[in-house]
Amino acid sequence: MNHLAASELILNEDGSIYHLNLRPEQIAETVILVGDQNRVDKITQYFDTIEHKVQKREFHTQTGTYKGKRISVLSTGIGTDNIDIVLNELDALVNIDFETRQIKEEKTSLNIIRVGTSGSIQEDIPVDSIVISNLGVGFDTVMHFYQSEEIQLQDFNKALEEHLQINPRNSKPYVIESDASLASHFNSSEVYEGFTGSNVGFYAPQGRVLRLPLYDNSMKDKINSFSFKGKRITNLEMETSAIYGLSKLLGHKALSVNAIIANRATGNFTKDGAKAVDNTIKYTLEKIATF
Ligand SMILES: O=P(O)(O)O[C@H]1O[C@H](CO)[C@@H](O)[C@H]1O
Ligand SMILES: O=c1cc[nH]c(=O)[nH]1
Repeated sequence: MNHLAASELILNEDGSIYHLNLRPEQIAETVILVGDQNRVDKITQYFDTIEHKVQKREFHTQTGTYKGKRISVLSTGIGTDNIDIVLNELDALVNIDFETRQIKEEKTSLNIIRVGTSGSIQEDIPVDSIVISNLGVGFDTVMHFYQSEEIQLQDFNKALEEHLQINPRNSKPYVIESDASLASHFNSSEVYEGFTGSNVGFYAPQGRVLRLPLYDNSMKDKINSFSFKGKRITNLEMETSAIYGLSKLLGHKALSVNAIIANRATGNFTKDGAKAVDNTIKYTLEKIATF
C-alpha cells in the first residue's frame, strides 16, 4: 500500500496534523463545524466536560461531552477553500494511520454538522429562523478539483446552468445532498427545510453592492426564482457545498444548520444575532444528543 510522503500528509513534530494541530485521539466521531472561532466557546459552554482546547490560525477545536456524547467543535474560518483543508485533515485524523502513513483498511464515518450564520433569499424565511439544508449548491470551485461527478445531482446542475446563465468565466454550480438520516433527524416544525447556496464571497458573489457594480445585476433574482423538482434556493452562506461534497466522497455524514441573520428579500437584519445563533446551537445540541 502507498506510503504518504512527508510533503503530502504533513505532520507536526508532536504528531498532530498540519493545520488543525490535532492528534487522532483528540477528535470525536461527531464534529460540529462553525465558521467563527469565537462560536466554539458559545457551544462548549453547554458541555458537561471539556477534554482539550487546541488552536492554530483560525482552526480552534474543543472536544468534550454533551449529555454523555463525545463531540468535537471546530472552527473553519470563512470559505470553501478552508473547508478543503478542514475536511481532508479531519478525515486523515480518523482514516490514515499516522505511524505507517498508510490509509486504514477499516474506515471511520464521522457525523459532521455545520452550525453557521446565513442570509435568507426568500421573503417567507424570516430572520431568526433556522434552516436545515437538505441540498447544497456550490458556486465555488472546490469540488471540481476532485472526481466528484457521481455525487453531484446532474439534473439540478443542468437546470441551474440553464436558469442562471452564469458568467462563463465562473465555475459551474454543483448540487449535492446532505446526509438523509441526519436531515430527517434534524427536521421538525421548528425549522425550515432548505436548499443552501455557498458563494465564494460575501459581497458581489452574493449580489451585495456597496461601491462596486456587479457583473450581473439580475443574479440574486435569478437565484431567488430558480425552481426545480419543487425545490427553490432558500439561503446563502460560504461553506456548505464543499462540506457536503467532501463528506460524501470521503464517506462521512454531513448536515448544515443555518441561523438566518439576514433576509435579502426584505432587507432585514436580525436585531439579536447572538440569540439567533444561541437558539441554533441549542437546537443542534439537543438533536445531536438524541441521534
Ligand atoms: O457564521 P459562519 O459560520 O462563519 O458562516 C457565515 O458567515 C460568514 C460570513 O459572514 C461565512 O463564513 C458564512 O458562511
Ligand atoms: O447574508 C449572509 C449572512 C451570513 N453569511 C453569509 O454568507 N451571507
